[in-house]
Amino acid sequence: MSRLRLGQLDYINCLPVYHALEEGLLPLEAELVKKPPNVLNRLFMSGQLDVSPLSSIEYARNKDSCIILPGLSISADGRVMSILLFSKVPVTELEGKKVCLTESSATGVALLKVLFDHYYHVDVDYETTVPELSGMMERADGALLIGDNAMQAHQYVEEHHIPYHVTDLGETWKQFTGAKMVYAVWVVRKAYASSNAAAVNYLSNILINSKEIGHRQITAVAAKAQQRSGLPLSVTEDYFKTIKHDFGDDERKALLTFYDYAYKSGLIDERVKLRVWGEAGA
Ligand SMILES: C=C(O[C@@H]1C=C(C(=O)O)C=C[C@H]1O)C(=O)O
Repeated sequence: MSRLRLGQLDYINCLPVYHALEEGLLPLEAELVKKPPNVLNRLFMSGQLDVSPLSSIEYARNKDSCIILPGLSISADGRVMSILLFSKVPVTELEGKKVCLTESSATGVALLKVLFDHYYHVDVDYETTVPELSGMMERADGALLIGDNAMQAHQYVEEHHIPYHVTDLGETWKQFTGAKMVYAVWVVRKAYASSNAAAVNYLSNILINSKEIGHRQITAVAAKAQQRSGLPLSVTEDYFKTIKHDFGDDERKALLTFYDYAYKSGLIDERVKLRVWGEAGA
């Protein structure tokens, strides 16, 4: 039987979940594929991955072909530090201007559009580009970055006193809705799960055990994140107090709230019911 193909985000936000696997602290019979979110999204939806973190907006768009794994997410309650809009003017003054969008993101892009529609009430032009702030700001008045790119750009802007407005979209979402925000969930392809239930159960438990070990070893994870990202240790330590990986009732309610607004903004075609592996209705 071919080895299970497991996606991993090539951002430090995933490290608390994958650290134990990387260190060989848990057995993993899987091929690990490490890519940015939108590349993982494409690989998963084209059947080249069996289990992967998936942008939460992509779950809503592909809910009939995948099932959410329990107990895992990339989420935050307010400030997230890594979904950032950089702008030359206050966000409310972006009306009619251009905003560049990182090609790596799906959820961050959808969240920006939801907030522009329902919170800031601005209508802008978008251009999707590579996630490089200086090039983006040569072409536009605003730029959305996510993940390590966002935090590295923020560090650079602060160190060089570049007078950009920096808006944390997790913070704005919290101000708008009072809810947490779920940026990614872990999913398994329904076609794979239907004939490999035991393997899915095994991997689901391994990932949750790995998350628990990672959080117990968060000091080592923050040091590894500093080495990988080049961000100061103080930033990676703060980040791992900010980014969360659970998928409980609060996260599920928050995700459905996000989907409601995404539906109102025409970003998804219908309302969504969450199907979680091992639970009724999966
Ligand atoms: C919080 C984050 O969540 C992420 C954002 C994603 C997206 O915008 O599609 C997908 C996966 C996560 O990496 C982040 O990247 O900073």
